[in-house]
Amino acid sequence: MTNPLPSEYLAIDAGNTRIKFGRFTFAAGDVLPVCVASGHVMCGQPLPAAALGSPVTGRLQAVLSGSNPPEIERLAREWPDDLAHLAVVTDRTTFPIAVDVESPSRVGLDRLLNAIAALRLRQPGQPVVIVDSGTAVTVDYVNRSGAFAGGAILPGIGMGARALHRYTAMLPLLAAPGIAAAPPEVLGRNTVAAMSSGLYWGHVGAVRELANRIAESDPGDPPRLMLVTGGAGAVVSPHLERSQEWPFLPLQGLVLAYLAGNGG
Ligand SMILES: Nc1ncnc2c1ncn2[C@@H]1O[C@H](COP(=O)(O)OP(=O)(O)OP(=O)(O)O)[C@@H](O)[C@H]1O
Ligand SMILES: CC(C)(CO)[C@@H](O)C(=O)NCCC(=O)O
Ligand SMILES: [K+]
Repeated sequence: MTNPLPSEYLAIDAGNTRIKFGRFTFAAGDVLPVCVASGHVMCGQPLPAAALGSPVTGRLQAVLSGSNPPEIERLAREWPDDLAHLAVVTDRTTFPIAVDVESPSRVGLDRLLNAIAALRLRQPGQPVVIVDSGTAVTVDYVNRSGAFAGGAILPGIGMGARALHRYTAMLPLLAAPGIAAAPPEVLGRNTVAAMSSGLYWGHVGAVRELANRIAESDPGDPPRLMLVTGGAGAVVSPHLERSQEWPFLPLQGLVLAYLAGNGG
């Protein structure tokens, strides 16, 4: 008799600013793994014991991936061996998705994990635009045949805020969560308000332009599905027509990628 698959997963996504994690169940009939708890720490920080699946109940499998190789290496090295078994999911050759770009091995794992999850949300033959608004922002395309087909990479809101401060003499440093707390007035009547307007609406506009151009580059039916994720996903999603926000998309894709590489 073969071992049953784990009943629960602890998925960990090491990004460029934060490490995001969540506990997931995934039962027959679920479209995607279902998040039952989630959290994050800044890069360089230890994961809290509770996040590591302590106490372990049932069969818990930990899975680790992301776009930050040194952080993945550190987390794997620091992993306590008395807890859930950890699988580092970085072997893209077993990922359940075709990758149709010049150098498939160079695509960020976070982009592929999003695309793997997107395949479960689309209708057959439906193309998908995926917006991931984090440290960097990606606007990616899963084509009608279900391949990751490339996309666009641009600076995130926080990076834009830091760049405005760093490369000018007079502009202050604004914090990204503050900028994104509420849609700012488009006409900023002081420096901070003008920077907030530019960072916020510039981000929304850039993402909308890219998403529209990507969709127009491959016209046809059925119309594209638009999925939004990432730390600033909640900022852009309300401004993008017919978009859906999936805050745990890369973590859900990570569980699927693990299962595909382990007979699931
Ligand atoms: N509450 C928030 N409101 C708005 N923007 C936010 C918020 N939190 C984070 N951000 C933006 O998202 C960025 C970090 O997002 P996120 O945590 O998804 O990325 P990450 O983990 O660093 O990176 P990666 O994209 O590599 O996974 C910040 O730099 C900022 O631009
Ligand atoms: C673009 C980011 C930073 C987005 O997190 C990440 O996916 C990455 O470092 N990618 C490597 C380059 C590429 O995807 O083509
Ligand atoms: K990301």
